[in-house]
Amino acid sequence: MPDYYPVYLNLAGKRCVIVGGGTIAQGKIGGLLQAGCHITVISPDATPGIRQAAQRGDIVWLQRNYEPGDLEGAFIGVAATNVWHVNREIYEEAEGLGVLLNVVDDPDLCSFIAPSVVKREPVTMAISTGGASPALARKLRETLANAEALEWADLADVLAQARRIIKEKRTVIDPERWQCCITRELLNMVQEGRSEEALEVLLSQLQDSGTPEMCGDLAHCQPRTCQVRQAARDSSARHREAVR
Ligand SMILES: C[C@@]1(CC(=O)O)C2=NC(=C\c3[nH]c(c(CCC(=O)O)c3CC(=O)O)Cc3[nH]c(c(CC(=O)O)c3CCC(=O)O)/C=C3\N/C(=C\2)[C@@H](CCC(=O)O)[C@]3(C)CC(=O)O)/[C@H]1CCC(=O)O
Ligand SMILES: NC(=O)c1ccc[n+]([C@@H]2O[C@H](COP(=O)([O-])OP(=O)(O)OC[C@H]3O[C@@H](n4cnc5c(N)ncnc54)[C@H](O)[C@@H]3O)[C@@H](O)[C@H]2O)c1
Repeated sequence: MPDYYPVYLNLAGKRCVIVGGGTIAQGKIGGLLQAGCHITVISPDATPGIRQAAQRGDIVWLQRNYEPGDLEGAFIGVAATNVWHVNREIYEEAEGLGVLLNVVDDPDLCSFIAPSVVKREPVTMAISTGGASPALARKLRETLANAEALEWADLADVLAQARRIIKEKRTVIDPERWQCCITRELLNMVQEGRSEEALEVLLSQLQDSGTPEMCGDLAHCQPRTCQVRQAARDSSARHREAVR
């Protein structure tokens, strides 16, 4: 199995060709549309879902068999026919044109494979077993979707605001300091709707090396012996105990 390199692709405005109009093709459309692709489906028949998407104008459906040249101008493609030699032809065209291609039935012919995705806006977690077991990827997705750790995603907006403000000031914050400041208390504030207060607390803790409960010497922050981190760990443990 190849050693896949995980990436997040910006597909906004890019052309995507999906060959085949079955349930597997339909399953690929949602995520690609959400990413802003211009999708053309090429297939002599199509599921009701694909037909409806075409009627709404979300995608273009060309009701015919695949022909060489169909990938021309595409950035990304999916070969989702149930005919091996057709998927193989599409693969050869994609290789020649340098188009990224997912062949749903054949990992060896894929230049990319699709992960299982867990979302808690604006955070997404992509899970892959490298093709070993898609069923396991789904199991992990379903487990992680209910995992407490995913709640940290709720801090993303406040952290993004703090980051912007700090960038504007052209200040550099030690990466360890960021970790110290991402605490359960901060998360509680945000989840209780006190985001403005959370931003204030965060900015002061990030920037004020004199804050008594924070490490004084940023340059020598020791993650393993850090009291602030230990306090955050204790607080998380207490929280877990409380919700049990
Ligand atoms: C993540 C997900 C996204 C998506 O499909 O977009 C996805 N498969 C999903 C589900 C799923 N697919 C299959 C089952 C039945 C159980 C099982 O086989 O385990 C289930 C489980 C279910 O449906 O519950 C059958 C299957 N899949 C592949 C083959 C061919 C082969 O392995 O040779 C066969 C046999 C076909 C046959 O027998 O005819 C191949 C691939 N499937 C991948 C992705 C890529 C590797 C992902 C990775 O593990 O890293 C890869 C390599 C290429 C690709 O398609 O991108 C989606 C998760 C949905 C979710 O999160 O709920
Ligand atoms: N990757 C996965 O997760 C996964 C899971 C299950 C199945 N599969 C495989 O994916 C393939 C597709 O599955 P499905 O359930 O969507 O199959 P399906 O039979 O419902 O659909 C196949 C589609 O391909 C079209 N097609 C056939 N020949 C074509 C051609 N020459 N040009 C254009 N379109 C053509 C058919 O008209 C049909 O719309 C199957 O081979 C299946 O074994 C993959």
